[in-house]
Amino acid sequence: MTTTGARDPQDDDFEAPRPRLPEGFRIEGWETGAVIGSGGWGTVYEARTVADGTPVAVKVLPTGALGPGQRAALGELVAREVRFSAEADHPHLVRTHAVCTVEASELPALDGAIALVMDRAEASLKDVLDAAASGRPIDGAERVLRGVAAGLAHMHDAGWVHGDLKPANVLLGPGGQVWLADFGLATELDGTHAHLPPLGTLDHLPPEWWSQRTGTQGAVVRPTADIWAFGVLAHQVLTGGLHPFPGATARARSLSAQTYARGTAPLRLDAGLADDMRLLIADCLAPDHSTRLPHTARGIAARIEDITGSPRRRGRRLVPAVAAGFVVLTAGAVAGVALLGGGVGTRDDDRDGGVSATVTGARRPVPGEIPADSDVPEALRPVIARAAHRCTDEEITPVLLAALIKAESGFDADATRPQSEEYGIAMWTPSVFRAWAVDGDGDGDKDHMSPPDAIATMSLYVCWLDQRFKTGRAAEEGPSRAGRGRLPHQRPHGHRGGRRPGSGTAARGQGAALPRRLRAVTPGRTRAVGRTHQGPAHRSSPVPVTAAVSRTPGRSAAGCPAS
Ligand SMILES: Nc1ncnc2c1ncn2[C@@H]1O[C@H](COP(=O)(O)OP(=O)(O)OP(=O)(O)O)[C@@H](O)[C@H]1O
Repeated sequence: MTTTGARDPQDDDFEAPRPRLPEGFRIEGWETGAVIGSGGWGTVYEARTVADGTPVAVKVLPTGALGPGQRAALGELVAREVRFSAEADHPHLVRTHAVCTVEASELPALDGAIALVMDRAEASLKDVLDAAASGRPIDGAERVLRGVAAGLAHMHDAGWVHGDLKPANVLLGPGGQVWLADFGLATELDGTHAHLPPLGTLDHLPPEWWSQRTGTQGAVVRPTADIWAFGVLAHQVLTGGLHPFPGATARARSLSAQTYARGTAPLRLDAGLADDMRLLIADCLAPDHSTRLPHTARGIAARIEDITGSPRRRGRRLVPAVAAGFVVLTAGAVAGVALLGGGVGTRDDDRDGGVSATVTGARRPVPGEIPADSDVPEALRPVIARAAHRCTDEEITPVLLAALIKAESGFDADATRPQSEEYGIAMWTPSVFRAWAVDGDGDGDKDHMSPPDAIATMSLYVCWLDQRFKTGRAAEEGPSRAGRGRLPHQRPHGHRGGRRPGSGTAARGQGAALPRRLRAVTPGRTRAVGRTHQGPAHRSSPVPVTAAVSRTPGRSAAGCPAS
């Protein structure tokens, strides 16, 4: 699995302190300011043009601590970036104005570093997704997708592959501009494909990447790899950051994508996506290179223009409040509707306990969604719906979650059962909650007394239970093991920290009014599903550099001496 050398953000917990340029440091005609952020290769600074104060960003790639091989590899990446910047000029590609060499004898770690002077963005798409409410499109989602698709189409038309398309490499300018950035991995097509060094980021790599051999020239990369990455990114943009494949880590999501590509699991996109965007994303996520081939970046860009510009769609939200036709009401959900005191009324065709999802009348509730006349408090409805839609499994519906919450606390956010250590609207036992916790309201805190956090966490948990049930493990283990289908707080304890439960012994608490299908399920080893924000920005191993830098021809606002 690791033969490609692709980077897993989860692997990058440790970060050595990086040398920093002081504020006011002069690099040719620019003066650096505060640090914006760091990536695997270097650090990006705010900066301004001394002559007129124009804001720019300077990416500084230190070379000092690198061995000769590393220097050579970084040199190659910088050369690619420079060559690409020189040749490609497009409103949706970030401009590199100059490439300089840092002269700082008083800062040996940075002396000789390479500095790329670029247009300055206000944020990256990753920043926006990290701050977004999950389950709904980010502000300006359509504009962002149009810009990314147009930039990619321009690159492909010009015979380049980006090779590392991901939210961190989409920059958002001060006037709403959308720029593709980070062309270190961009490479020129030689006929139908090109070779890249074996890097890239797991979350946006196509499944075929894993079955490719990495030869001396690096891995083969084709435009269809960018199309796959665009499909993942579009799903994230339209759902506030949700990855289309389940898994709590980039590695797990990548395995899910491979399972799908092998044909052993269906593609389950977020239920809230509008149909035309859903189709487009499904096309981008066609399982292999050849089935993706018909979907060119130019074609995708045209489709997005059409979708986002068509009068039929104008004024319509990208994520409708309900997702008619995609949610199959399960037996558990039917029980949930009954528990909620709302009308069921949607059952046009009962088969084997399942219900077809035909919704015809305006007054009919959509299967799986909370009926208008139920007793679920208004304020909680969107919270519950968002939480349920985080689960890629169709059985986990808002109505099911609402029924569970009603059974647990009667929707009382302050509910407590101290004798069994159960608290809040979902009656979590705090120690168990910590092992599963999801930040449902995006406030940076995971609090079992916060209804959005407690409900989002509950969704993750029942999603996991559901998947486990479907794999048959639940049936194998049966009710004899501890837990017996109880809600999270009642599962075995004994786990601490970030590890998911699975090894505890004593079960606590009272059985809740769970749908029968959940009652016999016992947790075991974790397969976490749901929230799929990318992990922390990856910090790959120290990277290569050779100072083979040249001035960017044609585009320099001001030149730097070639080194
Ligand atoms: N031109 C720019 N203007 C403003 N911010 C930028 C600019 N270029 C990069 N950044 C920000 O600086 C930070 C570091 O960027 P950098 O490109 O070094 O790393 P990365 O893309 O996060 O990771 P890697 O390069 O390892 O793939 C990121 O937060 C990125 O959004």
